[in-house]
Amino acid sequence: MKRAVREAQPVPPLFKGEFPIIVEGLVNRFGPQVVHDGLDLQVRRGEILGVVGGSGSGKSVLMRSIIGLQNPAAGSIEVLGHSMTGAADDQGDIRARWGVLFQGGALFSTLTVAENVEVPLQQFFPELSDDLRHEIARFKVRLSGLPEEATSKYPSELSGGMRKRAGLARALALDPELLFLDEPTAGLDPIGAAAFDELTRSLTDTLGLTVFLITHDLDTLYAICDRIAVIAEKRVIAVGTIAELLQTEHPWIQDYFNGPRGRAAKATDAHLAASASASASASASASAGPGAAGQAADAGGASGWSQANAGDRSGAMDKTGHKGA
Ligand SMILES: Nc1ncnc2c1ncn2[C@@H]1O[C@H](COP(=O)(O)OP(=O)(O)OP(=O)(O)O)[C@@H](O)[C@H]1O
Repeated sequence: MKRAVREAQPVPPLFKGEFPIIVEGLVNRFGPQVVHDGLDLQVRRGEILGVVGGSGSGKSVLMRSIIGLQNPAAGSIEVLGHSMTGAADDQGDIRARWGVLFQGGALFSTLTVAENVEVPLQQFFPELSDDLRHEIARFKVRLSGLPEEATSKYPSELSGGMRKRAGLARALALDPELLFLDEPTAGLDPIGAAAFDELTRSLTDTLGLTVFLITHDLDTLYAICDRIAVIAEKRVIAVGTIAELLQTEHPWIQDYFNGPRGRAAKATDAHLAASASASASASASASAGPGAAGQAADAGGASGWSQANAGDRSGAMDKTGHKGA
C-alpha cells in the first residue's frame, strides 16, 4: 500500500518571530510595592505598540524588564527568541539588536552627538575602522533628521527636540530590529511632537522596525500607533486598536480615551484623515487636469496638510492643556 505523502506545508511568513517580544506572568516588586503582578504582553513584528497607563503604573519598569535592566521577581520574557529571564548565555548579543531612546535622551553630556552615536558602535563592533564608524554615525544623525552640523555639537547646545533626535540616532546606531521609545514626545512643542511622530512612523516602515513606545501623548497614539497596550491594576488590562479599546467597559480606558483630551485627539485625527483624503483627491483630479492648475492644487494640498497637522495638534493642545514633560 502506498503511503500517503504529506506535502510540505509552507511556513506562514509570520510564524517565525511573529511576536518578537513575549512577556508572560511578569511580576516586579520593589520591597513591599508590587508594580506588576502577572503581566502578559505580546508585541507583533512590524507594529508600533503604544504603551499607556497612569503615572507609576509600571510602563518604564516593564520596558526595563524587557531589555534586561530590571530583574523580575517572576515570569518569563522572550525577546527575538531569547529568554531575558533565563541564563545570560542564552541572550547572546541580543542587546545589539535593539535600540533604546530613554526619557530625556540620556545622552553623554561630554560627548558630541556623533560621539554619542559611536558609543554603541564601539561597544559592539570594536573592529570597525575609525573612518567607517564616523561615517555610520554621521549617516544615523542625518537619518534622524538632524542637520550635518549637529554631529559636532554637544547635547547642551541642542534644543529639546534635537536632543530627542540625537538620542534616536544613537538608538538606531546598530540597525536594530526593535526600537524602545520612552515618552519620545514629552516636553516637545506640538509641531515638534508631530514631526517626531512622523519620523518614527516613516523610520518604522522604511527600516522594518518593531516599536515599543511608552507615551502619555494621545496625539501620538492616534497618529502612529498600530495597537495600544493599557497597563492598570499591575497588568496589561487590554491591547488593541483605539476602536477596539473603546469597546471595553473599563473605566480607566473610557476616561482616558473619552475624556476631554481623548476627544480632542480623536477630533484632530478625524480632521487630519479628512484633510489627507481631500488633499489626495485634489492631487488626483489635479494630475488629470491642466498643468498649472495641477501644480497649484498639489502645492495647496501639501502645505495644507502640514499646516493642518501642526495647527490641529496645537489646537488639541490648546483644548487639552500642556503635555506632561
Ligand atoms: N528602582 C526602583 N526602586 C524602587 N521603586 C521603583 C524603581 N523603579 C521604579 N519604581 C517604582 O515603580 C513604580 C512604577 O514606575 P515606572 O517608572 O515604571 O512608572 P511609569 O508608569 O513609567 O510612570 P510615569 O508615567 O510617571 O513615567 C513607581 O511607583 C516607581 O516609584
